[in-house]
This record gives sequence, structure tokens and C-alpha cells, in this order.
Amino acid sequence: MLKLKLEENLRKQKIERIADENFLRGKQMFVYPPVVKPDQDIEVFLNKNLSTLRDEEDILILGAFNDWRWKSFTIRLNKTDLKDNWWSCQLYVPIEAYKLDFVFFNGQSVYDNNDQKDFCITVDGGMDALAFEEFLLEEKRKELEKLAKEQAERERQAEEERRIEADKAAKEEDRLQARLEVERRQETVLQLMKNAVKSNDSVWYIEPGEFKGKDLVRLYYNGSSGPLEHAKEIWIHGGYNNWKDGLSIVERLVKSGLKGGAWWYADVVVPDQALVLDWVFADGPPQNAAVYDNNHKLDFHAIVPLATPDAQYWVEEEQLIYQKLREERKLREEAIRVKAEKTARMKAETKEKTLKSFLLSQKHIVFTEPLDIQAGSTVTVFYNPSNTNLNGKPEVWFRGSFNRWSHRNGPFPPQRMLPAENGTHVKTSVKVPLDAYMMDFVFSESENGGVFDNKFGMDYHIPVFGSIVKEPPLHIIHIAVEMAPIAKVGGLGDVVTSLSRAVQDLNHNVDIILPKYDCLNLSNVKDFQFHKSYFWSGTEIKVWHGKVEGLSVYFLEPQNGFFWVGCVYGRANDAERFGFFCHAALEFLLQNGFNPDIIHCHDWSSAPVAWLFKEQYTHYGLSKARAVFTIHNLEFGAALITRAMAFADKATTVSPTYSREVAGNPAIAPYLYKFHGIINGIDPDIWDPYNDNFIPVPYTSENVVEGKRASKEALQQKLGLKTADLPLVGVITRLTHQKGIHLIKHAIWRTLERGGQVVLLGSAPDPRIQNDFVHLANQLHSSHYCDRARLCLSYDEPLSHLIYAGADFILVPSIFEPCGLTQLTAMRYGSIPIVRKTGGLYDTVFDVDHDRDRAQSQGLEPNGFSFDGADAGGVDYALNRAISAWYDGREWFNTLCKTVMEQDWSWNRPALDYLELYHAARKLE
Ligand SMILES: Nc1ncnc2c1ncn2[C@@H]1O[C@H](COP(=O)(O)OP(=O)(O)O[C@H]2O[C@H](CO)[C@@H](O)[C@H](O)[C@H]2O)[C@@H](O)[C@H]1O
Repeated sequence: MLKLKLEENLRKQKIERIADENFLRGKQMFVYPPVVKPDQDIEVFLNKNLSTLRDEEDILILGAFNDWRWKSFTIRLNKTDLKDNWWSCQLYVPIEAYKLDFVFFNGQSVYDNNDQKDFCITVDGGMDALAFEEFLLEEKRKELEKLAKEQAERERQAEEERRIEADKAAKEEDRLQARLEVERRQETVLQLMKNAVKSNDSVWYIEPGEFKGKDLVRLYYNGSSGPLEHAKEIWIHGGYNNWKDGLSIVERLVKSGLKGGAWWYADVVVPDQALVLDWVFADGPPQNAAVYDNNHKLDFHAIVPLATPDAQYWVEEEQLIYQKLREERKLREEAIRVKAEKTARMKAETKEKTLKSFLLSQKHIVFTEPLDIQAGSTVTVFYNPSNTNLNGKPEVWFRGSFNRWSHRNGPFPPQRMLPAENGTHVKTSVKVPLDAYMMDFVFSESENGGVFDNKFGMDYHIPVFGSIVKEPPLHIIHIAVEMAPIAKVGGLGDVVTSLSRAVQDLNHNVDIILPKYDCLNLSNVKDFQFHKSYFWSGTEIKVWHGKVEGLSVYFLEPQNGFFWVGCVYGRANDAERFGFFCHAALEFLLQNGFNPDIIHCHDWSSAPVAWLFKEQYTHYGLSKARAVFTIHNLEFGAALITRAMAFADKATTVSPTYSREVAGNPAIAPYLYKFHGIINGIDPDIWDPYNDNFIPVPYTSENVVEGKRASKEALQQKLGLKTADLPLVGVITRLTHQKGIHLIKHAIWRTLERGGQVVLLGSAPDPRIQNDFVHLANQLHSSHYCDRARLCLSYDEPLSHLIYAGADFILVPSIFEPCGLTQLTAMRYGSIPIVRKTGGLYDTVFDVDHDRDRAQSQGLEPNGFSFDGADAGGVDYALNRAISAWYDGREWFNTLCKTVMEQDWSWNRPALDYLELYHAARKLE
């Protein structure tokens, strides 16, 4: 007690001394204790006489910590008993504080803010500003985590409510169905009872004549009255109440010796609840009888004379039916749920595996440890200059930042990289902040720069997981004339849809602008509705909006009838029609205040977008946007493509090899600096043998053999081919020169010679080629090959699914192929591609005999058969090896099917490349 008092006095004396000193020096404020530490109570003193608040009645302190960012406070000061009019208040300094900032005021609008500088006191021995920054981020992360949990809980509850509602509706539906079913049964039994008799004297009778449920009766049958006249044995197969429980009475009859030996009998217990007995006679027990007497297909029915029709019976019956329906529904829903979960899991696993292998695939140049970068962690970056333009430089400097160079801390200071233990790479470590979603970096030869390795202008970017900040979405608008499945002519339509879906899946915003053809398949458009009308070039253009495969699509319908011609392509004025569409689309964007980051156009048909945009629209609104142009096929519209190449900010084609093949083309050569080959992917949901309504048995790589066998049989049956286990070669293609028509024809004959089956699905825009194939089809279908060859010369999406699944091989002998999607789809369905080594076919198919190393360098196993040359010998070389492999090593072949199914040819990887390209385009002036 005494000690406390002493301490209190000591404190008082110290404060008095400090107050005096301050007053003498004219300083109006001090704190006690003078050295402020975190997690401590302090007292703040203000001398009213020295303050601008000298005439005010009330004095309050208004402050916060750490540059006004942490725990603000307002506290009233009280007059102390110190001399010279000192006022004070107590204040707690939190543990996170490195600085205290405050002003005084009168509770209203008169302030003492230290001559506008605010008061500021440093807190000693705690966090520094940087550590506090980290702390704040960590707090935000916790907050987000909490919010995410709450959100998940809300969603769970909503889902639960939805489930309860759905369950209620399902129960009602089942109840109704049970009632209808029981009414139907009641009706039939009543009808049977009405018609049933006690006996049919010359054929059968029952003793005793009066009986009821549970009684033992003897049923007599005149064996010579019907088809069992010569039977050695006679059996009764019976049930009750119109076979309600199926077969429930089975007895062997014995000869009675009565009436000349024609009569047989069996003792039967009448089932409880039976109103009517139903039966037939046969010459053996069930499953072992050949001859039946089923009363001319009506069966025999006998009334149960003493049965008391019980109202309760039908009530119970209805309940039983209801329970059965519920049970069936539960099983069905459970199966759907399990399947959906498995689908989602497989998809996520594939995605993760692909990202990992992508990160590892750059290992000879750059990689990180750990491979998955987590926000808030420290990573080591390894770099091998001997594989880049920094080869031989004495030093390598690492320069980088986060969030596509937009991080609040700016780029970090260049770091000199040090030799790594592995002897090839140099390394450095980087602290990744909690608010980073992407790590960006380049390498240079010296601290000040000099020669850079910036990945050919794209910079290196590695995604960071667990960031508390989300990547801001890009807005991408595709202007295109094809879109699967509503207006698909070829692969371009597939790519517009599937690339958009993949980019949207990465949390970006995508819209598509498409002509509103009169031949659109509108059944695949959800929420289709009129959006608005606008005028351009003297024409009214109606705009419709709807969702296709989850994508937002605007349909333009110019009232000049340009797209009321029953087809996508094939009119003499196609270029004029699509040119009009491109211009109208840009006008639509402008008039409606769209401000996209990227406008993406495709092939000659929407090529005009590139120059119309650059010449006419970048200056009026739309200035943020960059134009990206993708070539799916250089064969058509060379002039338009050349012009678009000149104007586009970035251009791509659909595989690296094709990009090299066309590099010398005059349309491309001048623009190689902005031209990139990015391989196409396929949509893993649209093409998914585990969830495909067009094939009989769902399958994954685990049951590929069983799944494909079922599909092959279904395909053979559907097309009237011999149902047999033969090697089946499928071809799915537009029949044009590009696709190697002479090679396809040759391969058909060769496959048949080798005992295989061939299914071709294709249609030719050129009537001469179509006729040629009709002729070939007639020839084949009327030859001895008719049960092994089928040419379907039409466009048929459902059939294409069954062929991808049912074929062993998919043949793609294209003369040139920018990418090719059919070989990718084939692999998704476990079919082995046989391809000509060109364009994207070369990039995606690795020959089992020749390309092991090339495959391995991409982290893949070989996956098919390929050939050079464009003659019969070439195709034979690949086809013969493929068919022989099938005949000679089914085990090996089945493993190959499994391998190709497990390869990821979706957009998981290429969509990232497109995003890099979009970002690179945005960086351009
Ligand atoms: N008769 C028929 N019935 C049903 N479906 C049929 C069919 N004929 C073809 N298909 C389907 O149409 C698509 C064709 O795609 P491709 O990539 O093979 O060729 P296409 O030459 O049209 O595309 C161009 O653009 C794409 C996309 O960039 C490039 O991959 C390609 O190399 C380039 O020539 C596939 O989805 C296929 O299943």
C-alpha cells in the first residue's frame, strides 16, 4: 500500500517536472511516460493556455494510430491539478501501433492541429510500418476468410431450402403418381374380377368352389384342352391381382387319374389379399419351359369367391407404390449427385495437373520453389540463362512486381541472382505479399538494365494462390459469324464458344456478337429476348439477347434481310453481308457505351472489324479496347486477312506449327512481331464421354474399354453394320480439298482390305465433291463391304458423338490443318488419332513409334500414329501400323486408349496463353 503510494507520488513529481519544462519551452503537449511503447496505457497532456483552444470550454482529442489507419479514438480531456492549466486523458496504445497521430478540438469545429501538421508520437519497440502493412493484409485475409465462410453458410442454407422445396414438390409428384397408378390397378383388377369366372368346366376348375385368401385349394386342369396335350410335365406359373407381385405361385401338377387321365391338378395356397388369381400352364418350371398354355395370350384368371374387397387394401397398396417411387427417386438423385461430384472432381484435378505441368514445362528456363506460389509466402525463383538471350552474361538481375506490374508497392529493387546448387540455374528469393494474385518478372544483364529477357515482350507471369485481392476481370467481346452449337459450320464455331467459356471460367467477362440468322438453332438459346433497335447506314438493326452455353450473346438482325437467307455462308455477296455485320457490330458497341478491353475477331468473315475499329472507332469512345485477330484458316479471303493483320494489335493462329508454316505468306510475313501460334482446345463439358446423352454407357479412362465397346455396338447397330469386334476407323470432316479427300478415299479401301470397318461422317460444300462421295457410298453400300462401311454424307452432331466414342481410330489426313479439333475430341473419347504431320496435327499427335522424345519434352506420352507425304503410301504407313497394333496387341491398344483419355486437350492451358496475349495487347500504346 505504502509502496503504491510512493510510486504514485514519484509519477506525479515526474509529470510535474515535465509539465514545467514543456510550459517553459512553450510546448503545449506532452505524453507520459515520455517513451511510448505498444500495449501500454499513456496519458496525454495539453496545456490549454498555450493551445488555440484556450477559450474553449471542452477539449477532446481525436486521433488514430499508424498514419491514421488504425483504431481511431475520440476522448474528452479533463483538467488536471497541475499548475498552468494542463488538461489530460488516458489512452491505450495498441500492440500494433508504431505511431500515434492526433489533434485536439472543442467537440465542434475549433481545432488545435499543431499548425496543420497534426501531432505525432512515435511508438517504440513494436512493429514498423512495413510489418504493419503485412499485419493489415493478414487482417484483411482473415476478414475475407470470415466473409467467405459466411457466404458459404448462406449458400448452404439457400441450397438446403431449395432442396426442401424440391423435395416437397417431388413428394407431391410421387403421391399423385401413386394415386394414378393405384386407380389404374384397381380399375384393371375390377375389370378382371368382372370377367373372371369360378371355373371353365372343360379346361379348369378349383375345389372347393368357395374359398378365400390363405386357403389351400386344388386346381384342376384338362391337359388335353390346349397346347400342352403332349407335355410330359405340367406346371402352373401363377400370381394374383393382375400379377401384382409377379410370379408368386409355382407348382408342378400331377395326373389325377380322373375322367380318362386328361386331368391334372396342383395344390395351391391362395395368397392373402388375393381378389383374382392369374396363371398360365407350361411344360416346365419358370426359365425351363418351352410350351405354354396362356389362354390365347389372355392368361387364366379365377375369381376368389369369398375375398372381401377391403378399402384398406387399396390404401396400403397406394402407400406401397408411393414408397417404391420415393425409393427409386432417391437412388436416381443420389446417382446424379455422385456423378456430378465425380465430374467436378475430375475436372479440377485435370486443371491442377495441367497447370503444374505447364509450370514445370518451363523448367529449363524458369521455375519456382515451391511450384504453387502462395500469397504471403517466400519463394525462390530459378532461372537458366543458357537457354535464353542472356546466355553467357556474367550477371543476371531479377526485376519484378506483382499483379501485372500494378502492385501498390511498385516494382521491387533489382536483385542480383546467385548461382543455384544445381549448377545450371541462378536463383533469388522473393517475398510474395498477401495481396498478390500474380507474380511478374523479367531478367536483365545488369542492375541498370542493358539486355533484357522479357519472354519476347510478354514478360514472365506466374499465378499466385490465396490472394486477398482478386484479379480485375477483363472484358472481351468476340465479333464472329459462327458459334457452336447454334450457328456452327466448322471448327471456328467451336472455338468461339469454347474459348469464350474458358476465359469466362477464369473470371473474365465475355460477350459475343453474332448475326441473327433465320436458320439459328434457337432451341439452344436461353432467355432469348428482344433487346433494342438502332439505326446504322440507313438500316434498322434489331438486337436480341440470349445465353448460349452460359455465354452472353447479342444477335444483330439488320432489317435489310442480309441474314434471312437460310444459311451462314454460300451467297454471292457473303463479303458484303459480313462487312455490314462487322460495321454494325462496332456501331452497336459505340452507341451502347460498351467499353471492352479486347475486341476479338475471326478469319476473313469478321476481319473488317480490325481496320474499321482502328480507323473509325478508336477515336470515338471504345478507346480502351485493343483488337485481336485470329486466323483459323488462311485459305479463304486472303485480301481481307492481310488488311486485318496490318491493323490488329495482336494476331494469332491456332497452332504454333501452322504459325511457322504460314510465316512466309505475304499476309503474315510483315507482322511476325505481333503474330502468335496458340493451340486450340476443346470444351471438356460439351465433349465429355462421362456426361454425354448421345452415347449408351458413360465412361472415363477407368472403364474406357467397356464404354467404347458399348458405343461401338450402338454405332454398328444404328448404321446397320455388322456387330462384331473389328477395328473401326472413323472420319468426321467437312469434305474439302484441305481435308485430304484422296487420302480419305484411299484409307477407306485400305481399312476394308485389312478387315476393318469404316464410318465416315462428312458433307461437302462443293456439290461435285458431294456427288463424288454419294457415288462412292452407293458403290460401297452395294458391295460385299456393305456391312463394314458406312458413309453418312450429312452434318449430324449427335452421330458425331457416337462415332468419336465408338471408333477405335479417328483418321485426319489433312493436306494442311491450322489446328484441327477432331483429333482432340477423338482423344477425349479414347479414340486414337491417325494424322498427317501438318499444322496443329503435328503439335498434338505424337507417333507411338517415332515421337517419344518430342512428346516427353511436353510432359506427354505418345498418343497416336502419323505420317508424312500426301500420297497413298504415307497414309498406308500410319494406317497399317495402327490396324496391326489393334489386331496384335489389344492389351497395349487398350492402355493407349486410356493414356490419350487422360491427356488434357481442353482450354486449361491455351486459355492462359490467350490471357497473356490480351494483357500484352493492352500494354500497347
Ligand atoms: N458432318 C459433320 N457432322 C457433325 N460434325 C461435324 C461434321 N463435319 C465436321 N464436324 C465438326 O466440325 C468441327 C470441325 O473442326 P476442325 O477443326 O476439324 O475443322 P475446320 O476446318 O472446320 O476448322 C478450321 O478452324 C478450326 C478452329 O480454329 C481449326 O481447328 C481447323 O484447323 C480449321 O481448318 C469438329 O467439331 C467436327 O466434329
